[in-house]
Amino acid sequence: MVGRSSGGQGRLIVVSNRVALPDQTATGGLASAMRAALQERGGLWFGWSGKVARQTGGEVHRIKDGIVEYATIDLSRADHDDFYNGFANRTLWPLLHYRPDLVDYDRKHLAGYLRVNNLFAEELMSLIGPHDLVWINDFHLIPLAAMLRERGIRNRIGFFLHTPLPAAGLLIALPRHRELLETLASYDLVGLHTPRDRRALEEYFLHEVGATMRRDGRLQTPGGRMFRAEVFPIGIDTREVADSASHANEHEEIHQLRHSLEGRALIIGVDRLDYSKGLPERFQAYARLLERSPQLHRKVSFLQIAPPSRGGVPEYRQIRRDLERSAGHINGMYAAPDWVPIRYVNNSFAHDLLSGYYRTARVGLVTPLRDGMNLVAKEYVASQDPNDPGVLVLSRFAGAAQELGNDALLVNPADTEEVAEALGIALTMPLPERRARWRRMMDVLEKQDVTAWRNAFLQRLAQ
Ligand SMILES: O=P(O)(O)OC[C@H]1O[C@H](O[C@H]2O[C@H](CO)[C@@H](O)[C@H](O)[C@H]2O)[C@H](O)[C@@H](O)[C@@H]1O
Ligand SMILES: O=c1ccn([C@@H]2O[C@H](COP(=O)(O)OP(=O)(O)O)[C@@H](O)[C@H]2O)c(=O)[nH]1
Repeated sequence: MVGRSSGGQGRLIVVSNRVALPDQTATGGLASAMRAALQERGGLWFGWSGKVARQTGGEVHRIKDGIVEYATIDLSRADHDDFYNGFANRTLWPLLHYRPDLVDYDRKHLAGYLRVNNLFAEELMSLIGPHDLVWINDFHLIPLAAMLRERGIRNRIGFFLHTPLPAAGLLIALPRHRELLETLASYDLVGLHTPRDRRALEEYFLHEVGATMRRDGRLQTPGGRMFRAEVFPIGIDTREVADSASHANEHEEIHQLRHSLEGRALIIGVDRLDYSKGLPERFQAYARLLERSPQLHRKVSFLQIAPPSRGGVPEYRQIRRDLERSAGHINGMYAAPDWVPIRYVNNSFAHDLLSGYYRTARVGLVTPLRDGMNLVAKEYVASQDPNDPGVLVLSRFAGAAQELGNDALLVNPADTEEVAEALGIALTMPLPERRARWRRMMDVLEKQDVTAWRNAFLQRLAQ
């Protein structure tokens, strides 16, 4: 049996829909962070294999890589459509990102979501030893602890929500919201990125579920379940990112990028191609910068890396078409025979290359409309050359803005005029100011790195 602890100190079992297997690029913040956490402490990572097969479950694929063990299962086409493309990415994701207009109400998708969570519970049960700590991640798996409890699992189980959590007034737009969200009480600890997210959870439980707040800070439901909701802002492996960026010169690709710039200042954006990332608005803001600053023509270049994401969901295919049109339009308007204003790239890159790209850029442009945390903002800062750091332009609606605050240039991503203005300021910021801002942000990132995040969550869970 995989993962049974031999007694005494149990091991860490991480569960998430997305698993980054040893040979894969971890595109997406959850997979990046979990990989870093497991590589430090070891344990078992259970989740979806990333493959669509004839049936869900069946064989559990097992791989061992050093101290990390992977156990993954396939999803059938129907389950993948209803659970991942359906309820997770067309119902929960838009609602959690403040887009009720995009929420899909198909009950077939909800049934698929519950079916796959049941299946995860069934497979996972036999992997959990008596002393193991179980850490379930994200909105794909909200009811999983309740389903494990129904099967007699008494271990301590934690949940971390990697997305924002909107206020109760919006959460009630979720189909059968109470049935689903109340299952969060089956966890011992629920972690969120920001105080705003925690307040939203408390408000929902107090006003919609009829829970009470106990003096020890735990929420108690009318049924008697008690759990704790706390803030743990996720970090990156700051030292590793900084170290990798300082070796950027070793990569031919970094030389090629630098050479191609011919002395122009680089603005960089790196995002999954997701409507929550504010990419059309970002392109418009850059166009506005070019419109109002003719002196920047041929002096600046904007590289947007945007690996396609969730292509089975119509809204994601639409945003891809919109961006192709927008990039083409802006380039058509401003390009010269020897200058392309936007370099729009639909590939994904490994972390060591990304850190070199970040270091090359004078400005990191991170403008999601809503984002749980946004690790790219942190990676951009950690990758900078301390002697000549770049400037981060950051959406005030990313969780990262809570920690990096005014040392980034905070903007409203929907206000293209404000973003264009911030870009102008960033491109001309004097070196002493760039250094001072960077140092303060780096202090935060060094203190609150992924290890501190993981330790804080697990220590609290184990208490
Ligand atoms: O697994 P995918 O459907 O390909 O999507 C990738 C991940 O996107 C989301 O990431 C979130 O987690 C990050 C780390 O906490 C956070 O910085 C970011 O703001 C979030 O968007 C999603 O929540 C994950 O489940 C996905 O794996
Ligand atoms: O080509 C790419 C694009 C992104 N990422 C990584 O994907 C993660 C994105 O996380 P973030 O929290 O910014 O957003 P998410 O995609 O999880 O919503 C970061 O660690 C990026 O370095 C990557 O490895 N290669």
